[in-house]
Amino acid sequence: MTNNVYFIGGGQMVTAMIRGLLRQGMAADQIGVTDIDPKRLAWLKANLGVRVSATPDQAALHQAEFVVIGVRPQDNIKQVVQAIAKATPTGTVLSIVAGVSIATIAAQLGNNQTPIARVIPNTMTEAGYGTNAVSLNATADQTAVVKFLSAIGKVAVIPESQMAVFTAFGVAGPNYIYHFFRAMSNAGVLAGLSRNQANELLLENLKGAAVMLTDQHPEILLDRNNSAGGVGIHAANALAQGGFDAAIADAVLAAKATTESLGAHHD
Ligand SMILES: NC(=O)C1=CN([C@@H]2O[C@H](COP(=O)(O)OP(=O)(O)OC[C@H]3O[C@@H](n4cnc5c(N)ncnc54)[C@H](OP(=O)(O)O)[C@@H]3O)[C@@H](O)[C@H]2O)C=CC1
Ligand SMILES: O=C(O)[C@@H]1CCC=N1
Repeated sequence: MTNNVYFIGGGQMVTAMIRGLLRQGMAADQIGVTDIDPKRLAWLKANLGVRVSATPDQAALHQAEFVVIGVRPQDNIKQVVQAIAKATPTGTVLSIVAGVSIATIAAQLGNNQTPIARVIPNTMTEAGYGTNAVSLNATADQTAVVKFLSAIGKVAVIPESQMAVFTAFGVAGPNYIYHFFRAMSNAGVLAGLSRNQANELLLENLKGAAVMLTDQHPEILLDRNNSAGGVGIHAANALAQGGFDAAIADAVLAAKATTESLGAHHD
């Protein structure tokens, strides 16, 4: 288990990561957090018992095994990285900021020796599913980083060139399913089911579909479910006319383009 972690930015994603570390048995006093929102810090201290400070704690930054940049792409990343550089970190700098490249962080740190890991964490890991993707610079220790990230779920080490598609397809991935769930639930209510009936049927089908799709191709499953001239094939035709496939593809491509653009202004 990691000895000491320091988070800059204590929002939703960092909170999920801290919960994962605590679940794995890390002591709360081994975790430090700074955030510009005092209310957020008070909440973190009261609910998770971690160490908090209103400004970056230089000594903690210096000695942390992992310094995690957990602010948003729109925040002042340069200022955050410069605060880290000032503390001459001895551990790995781990960024979860969507779209911001390892090269950008290295340039702002002002050296190429500090180990850097760029991570895109997945909130699905809270449920025991979902993959967190990570790319590393040349000096980062892959085994140590993967071990640290294993506390929050499954880990895939990927080339940085795949980070945008992992973000758009994998990490934003649960969103498409939530949108589908909501649309399908409303369709059931529109067609005459109660909300509870619709959601129960939907959840049961979603779980079953996940099992079926684990080892069977969707085209085979669809063929089996669509009788000639029957119910399913008419529904499929309506979905095609509504642009279902194209809407999904456009959503993933929009998310990928956004990931790339979010980090661009920091380069
Ligand atoms: N939520 C998600 O599902 C995922 C998020 N991410 C990434 O995680 C990062 C955080 O996202 P999320 O947790 O949703 O965002 P949040 O807005 O919940 O958290 C960001 C926190 O950082 C604080 N902050 C801003 N600037 C600074 C600063 N200079 N120093 C210290 N704290 C600061 C913010 O305070 P204030 O609000 O007062 O500005 C806020 O509390 C993002 O970069 C995002 O791309 C990655 C994968 C998934
Ligand atoms: O929506 C977002 O910006 C974050 C990053 C990827 C998924 N959630």
